[in-house]
Amino acid sequence: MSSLNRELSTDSAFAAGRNSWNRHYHNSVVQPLLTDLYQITMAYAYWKSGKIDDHAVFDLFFRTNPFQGEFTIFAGLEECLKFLDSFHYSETDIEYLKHALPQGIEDEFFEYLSQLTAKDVTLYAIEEGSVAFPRVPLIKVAGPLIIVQLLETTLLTLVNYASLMATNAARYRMVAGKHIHLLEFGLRRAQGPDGGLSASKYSYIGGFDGTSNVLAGKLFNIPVKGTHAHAYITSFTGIDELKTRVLQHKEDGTTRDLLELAMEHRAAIASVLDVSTDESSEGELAAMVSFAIAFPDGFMALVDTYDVKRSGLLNFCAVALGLNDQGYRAIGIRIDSGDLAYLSCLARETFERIAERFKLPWFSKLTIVASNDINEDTILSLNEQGHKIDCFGIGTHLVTCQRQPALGCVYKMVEINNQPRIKLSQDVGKVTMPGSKNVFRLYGADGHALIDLLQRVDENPPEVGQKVLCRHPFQESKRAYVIPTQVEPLYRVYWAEGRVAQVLPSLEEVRERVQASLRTLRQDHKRTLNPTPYKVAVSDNLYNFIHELWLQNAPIGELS
Ligand SMILES: Nc1ncnc2c1ncn2[C@@H]1O[C@H](COP(=O)(O)OP(=O)(O)OP(=O)(O)O)[C@@H](O)[C@H]1O
Ligand SMILES: O=P(O)(O)OC[C@H]1O[C@H](OP(=O)(O)OP(=O)(O)O)[C@H](O)[C@@H]1O
Ligand SMILES: O=C(O)c1cccnc1
Ligand SMILES: [Mg+2]
Repeated sequence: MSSLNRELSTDSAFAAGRNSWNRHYHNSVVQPLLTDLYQITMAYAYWKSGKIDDHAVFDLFFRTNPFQGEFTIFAGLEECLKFLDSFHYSETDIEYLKHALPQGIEDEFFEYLSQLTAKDVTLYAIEEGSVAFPRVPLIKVAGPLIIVQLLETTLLTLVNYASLMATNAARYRMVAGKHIHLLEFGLRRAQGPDGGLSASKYSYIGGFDGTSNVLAGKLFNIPVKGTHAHAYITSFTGIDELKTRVLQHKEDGTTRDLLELAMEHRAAIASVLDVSTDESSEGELAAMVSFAIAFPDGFMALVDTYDVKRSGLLNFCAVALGLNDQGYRAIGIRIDSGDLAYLSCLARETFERIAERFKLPWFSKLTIVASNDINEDTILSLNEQGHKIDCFGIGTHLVTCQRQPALGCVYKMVEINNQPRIKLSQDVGKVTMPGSKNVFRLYGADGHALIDLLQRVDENPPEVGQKVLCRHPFQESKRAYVIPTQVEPLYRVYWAEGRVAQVLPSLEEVRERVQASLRTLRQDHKRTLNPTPYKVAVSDNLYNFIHELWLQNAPIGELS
């Protein structure tokens, strides 16, 4: 498929030159007012009640993996850091807040807000692009209560969709296998312009190869690719409409009439394809000839406008053979309706026949792109049936995450002024893990990740070869000893003392990280049907801490 890009993608030299500039791209929608009103009213009430110097720790985590899967890809971290870096209420923000907030708010509070930055915040996170699991905080934010509270909604909006999208894309990559090209075609169906841009970016991170979204290509240096729409084919009704028919030979410069060449080939190959030229559309032929003249090195045609077998394939092969006469190799076809398994096999068989007949081996390898409401299940089903598709163009299901439209990341206070906080719930799954914690990923003898272990920050980290007790956070009887062959501390400090504290990976590196991280997971955690849950445990110390705090905070009821 790489040849699909020859003509229809951004010039890579151009794109590479933008790299340094991309780094500084800042989404201007992401700003302190992109939050829920209650964060700012709480800020005022905290301020009014003298909590300016309180120090808090919040965890950002999700409770369930999306898409009935057993893993999630963490994404959105770089955007969170850019947000911290730029966090500042402008004069117009303050003016607006003076109107939007209830009357009677003291002027000193607005003065305080106008000086507020994230300089005293420390942010710990797991690496962007890593696999992550329920209840393990993806991000831990520590700092003055007011600012740390004010970050909640924006951090959540930056992480939730990004991680959902990257996970969705990674799942498509898993079912498609590593050799199939995956293109994101979803901008027109995405949840608005910003959703569309994020979809392109995070589907690339998750394992897609490119996007049709041109702005995403420019902003994030993602390969942009594409074919054409049915409108192009239907815009021609006959061969008389062709204004340009001449094509120069790629090497020797001699000119020939591409339409004539294509019509001769069409007559000659109709019997090879077992169809009649009378049934094929001349408007379609004209459209293909004109597209081939515009992109002789990147000829890719949509073949399903009228009838794939009787018209589209015949016309495509005729034009591709005409191009061949003039020294060019066509790229392939796109099929956008009908039975994609059957039609792709039919197309491949046709290409093979032509390849043999004309002694053009490359013809049998022409690219077959399929689109039309593709989702994970369609790909699985196509795999079962057998197909000859090289590339899927996927829009709606990918970008809208139709199978699960939200990842439920939450942001919960776990400590204030060195005192742990716990949020109780009738639903045990919603009880928070109190206190500032560390997380370690322990690997087993076969090299796969075995379990994520949460500990209190003052505990000694687990050690390779040393037995460590891992406990289910809420079920007393569920526990196991683990002797890790490798211990990976999951947190790094990403933001401290008012600046980004790590060299951040490029988008490409995050994309590679996703695949590397997925390889550490056992296959049974990744399978589509009934995957095995990955274990997330707490240390014995943290277990006891949680349960003591739980008892202290749970009121004793009275029966009457
Ligand atoms: N061999 C196949 N196995 C399973 N699903 C398929 C197969 N071929 C196509 N599909 C899927 O079946 C659905 C067909 O949808 P639909 O009936 O709306 O399309 P169509 O009638 O082929 O085309 P259109 O309405 O766009 O002309 C799509 O979601 C497509 O991805
Ligand atoms: O099917 P998706 O996964 O969303 O992929 C993108 C779709 O967008 C285009 O269709 P278009 O918008 O022209 O309309 P259509 O659905 O009628 O083909 C394209 O032909 C794909 O079918
Ligand atoms: O380039 C394409 O083929 C394309 C782009 C967006 C949507 N559907 C198809
Ligand atoms: Mg469609």
